[in-house]
Amino acid sequence: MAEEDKKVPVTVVTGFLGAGKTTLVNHILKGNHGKRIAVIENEFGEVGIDDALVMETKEEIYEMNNGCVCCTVRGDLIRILNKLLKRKSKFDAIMIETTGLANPAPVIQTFFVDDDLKESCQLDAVLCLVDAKHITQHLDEVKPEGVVNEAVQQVAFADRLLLNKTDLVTDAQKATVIKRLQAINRGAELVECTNAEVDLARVLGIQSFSMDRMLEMDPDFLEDDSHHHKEHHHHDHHCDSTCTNEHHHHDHVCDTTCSHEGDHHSHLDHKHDSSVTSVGIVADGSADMRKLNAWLSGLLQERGPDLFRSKGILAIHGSDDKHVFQGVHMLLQFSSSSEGAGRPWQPDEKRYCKLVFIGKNLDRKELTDAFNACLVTN
Ligand SMILES: Nc1nc2c(ncn2[C@@H]2O[C@H](COP(=O)(O)OP(=O)(O)OP(=O)(O)O)[C@@H](O)[C@H]2O)c(=O)[nH]1
Repeated sequence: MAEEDKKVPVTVVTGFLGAGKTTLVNHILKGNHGKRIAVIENEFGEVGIDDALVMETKEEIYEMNNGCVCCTVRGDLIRILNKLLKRKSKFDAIMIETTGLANPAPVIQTFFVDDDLKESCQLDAVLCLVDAKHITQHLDEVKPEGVVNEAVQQVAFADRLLLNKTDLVTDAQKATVIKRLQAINRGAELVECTNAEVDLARVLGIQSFSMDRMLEMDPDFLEDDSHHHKEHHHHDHHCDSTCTNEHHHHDHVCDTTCSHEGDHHSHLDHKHDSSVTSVGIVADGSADMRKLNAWLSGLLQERGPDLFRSKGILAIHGSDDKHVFQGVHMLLQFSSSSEGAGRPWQPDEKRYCKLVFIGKNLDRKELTDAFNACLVTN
């Protein structure tokens, strides 16, 4: 087959907020596979951080932060992909990192409903990163009527489950999580890892995407969106393995709250949980490390259960390094450009701080005021 006729393999990386998707993308970009990979980053949150956290490589990185890729920005995704494919000799594979709150179904569908993409791309695998310590809480979350449990969906639609952060759990806890994952998605191979360090042969070029399995889960997977929105009621997407409703087309993704009367479920009837919001803070200047550390540590301790994810790029007073902080519930991690997290501030570069908080019951004013109190004014 001529080089230009080959389909470009596409890997979709999903997983709940903070599970380790960017860590995996970096692990793959650093890897010794000789492939040139174009990365598309989609991020939930008012301010984009991930593009700065993804390693600087020769690879091309496209950022999409004005919405979740599974809904409002699917058009953007199609446009970016089509643009990329015009220069398809420049790379060997495409990797799409979806937001931690994305329902993967519409992203996957994109490759089967858009004629141009169907022609030129081959979905290689849908990888789902799972945070061994925090996943149970998100799978358990009871959602309001009609609202998707994204964590359940992500596990359900994966071809391969990467059980990450195994360093944070005991063997018994890990076994419980594995059982739970297998109850939702028995078909997917499970790979255990820490810091998303997986053998690249297990995640790239694996051709494990199975349309048959998608259709088994949801026979209407490839149907046109429009009529589903009208016909079907909103009670899908929040079911898991315990649902025994025999009329369910994908009853393995229903949860215990399911009281469904046999209506038809559609993966397209999809709403985000509006109680999960994000607050972004962008400020010029530098922050005081001691104050910032004290504030963030206290905040995560106090608000950890509701604060799903926090992250930021920081200018720290007295340091030329760019600092990064990463929070997943109560766990907080600082790193800096001297440890390889991005580039130091350049002499002519304007220093700034950029933070994002994602979770429930966020108080914008309180967060902004508390952060401003950490800024160095002189
Ligand atoms: N202890 C531990 N921490 C990890 C592991 N893998 C990743 N982390 C940390 O978890 C945090 C989140 O990792 P990311 O890769 O940014 O997660 P993500 O899924 O891209 O996050 P979002 O894009 O915000 O949804 C970072 O601080 C990582 O360093 C692991 O195996 N063990």
